[in-house]
Amino acid sequence: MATGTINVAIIGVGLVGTSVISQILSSPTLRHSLSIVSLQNSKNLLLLSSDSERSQISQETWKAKLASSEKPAPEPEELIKILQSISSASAAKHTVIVDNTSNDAVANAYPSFLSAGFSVVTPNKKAYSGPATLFSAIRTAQQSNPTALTYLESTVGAGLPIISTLKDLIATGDEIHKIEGVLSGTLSYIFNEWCPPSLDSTVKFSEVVKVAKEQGYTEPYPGDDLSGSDVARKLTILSRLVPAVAEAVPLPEGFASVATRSLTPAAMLAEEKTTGKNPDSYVSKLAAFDAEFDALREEAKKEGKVWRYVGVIDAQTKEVKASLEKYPATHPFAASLGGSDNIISFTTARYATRPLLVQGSGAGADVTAMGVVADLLKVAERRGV
Ligand SMILES: NC(=O)C1=CN([C@@H]2O[C@H](COP(=O)(O)OP(=O)(O)OC[C@H]3O[C@@H](n4cnc5c(N)ncnc54)[C@H](OP(=O)(O)O)[C@@H]3O)[C@@H](O)[C@H]2O)C=CC1
Ligand SMILES: N[C@@H](CC=O)C(=O)O
Ligand code: NA
Repeated sequence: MATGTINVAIIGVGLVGTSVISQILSSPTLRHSLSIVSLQNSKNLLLLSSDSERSQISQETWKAKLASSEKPAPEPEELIKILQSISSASAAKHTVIVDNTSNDAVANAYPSFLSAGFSVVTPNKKAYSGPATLFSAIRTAQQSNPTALTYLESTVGAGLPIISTLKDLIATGDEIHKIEGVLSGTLSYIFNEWCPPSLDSTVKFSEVVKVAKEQGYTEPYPGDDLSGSDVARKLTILSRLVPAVAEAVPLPEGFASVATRSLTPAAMLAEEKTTGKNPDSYVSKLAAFDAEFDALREEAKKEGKVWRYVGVIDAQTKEVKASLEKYPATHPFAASLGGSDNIISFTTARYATRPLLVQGSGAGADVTAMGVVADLLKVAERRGV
């Protein structure tokens, strides 16, 4: 094994995981510094225990090898033992676990991964937006193992530099006044189509949701996007990074403690509670409320405004909310967004009158994987690789 390498254990090889593997394996430079030692989905584990197995793995072969592996996917505690054994037999400087799942059990294991001395890189929002008890267990494990690092850039805005920007602002002594943004790619698409800055759209709200569902922009059950909980999770992650907000708004239940406006009409929410979630009938039931959405759009149009579903962290009023807000048609949240773009504005002591804006595609496998691989390189750099 060449020196200057870190071992990378990948959990989750779906859309994002596949792109992470592709970005690493297709670059000789990345392959050299990021050595993939294991791959797993919910069923199988593929171990690359030796130098020759690691050098032979390729984009063409890994899927078949994982599918034909007879090793079942291990529970987190067992994975730790396996990685400790690989680590002691290799010359790598460090081991990083990449969690590309949206699985709670994997997220709950971060304190154990960190206590074992492994770093964690992830686009999975579950751990950092979950209950405060899990978040503080992660912090405690990391503080007692300073070589174990955590990077989570892709949890908010996929590869867009949102978390790194926020951390840099805070670390250099800026004072965060307000963070506000369009944080859901799905809701960005829906509102860009339904309520464009031209103010001339007559398309029905349920029609836009239907197209978004058919194009694969929504979760299988569109109510999971329209609930606003994905935005609430991203707000939880960001607000926990701002000390003044984290102290004043402790969010004990994580995203569930964030004031969140659901776009699913109240009558449908009540029905959902008794009948459960039905992906097939959601859009047709939503159509019964199109007139209400038309009236809402008309109200904004009269003011020359559009509606956008946004996340807001106001450090001055100590408010964290996921809500529907009106913006002038010329505002950057209206005029400069297209497709499933995210945009986030940081108003700070330094960026007081003209906020710092970060904008671009906030979802998709390749841009999410870019954030994950860039985080891996940050771990490698900090571990001296
Ligand atoms: N796609 C996007 O645009 C973005 C995604 N993210 C986040 O990235 C993460 C991955 O998303 P995506 O790739 O789209 O999801 P996918 O559903 O495509 O892939 C999930 C992967 O996780 C595996 N998995 C699930 N549970 C376990 C488990 N217990 N142990 C091991 N593997 C498991 C699945 O295996 P199996 O196939 O066997 O079930 C699958 O390989 C999610 O947390 C998502 O929120 C963040 C930003 C943007
Ligand atoms: N579903 C999310 C993508 C990942 O976080 C979104 O709509 O932005
Ligand atoms: Na990001």
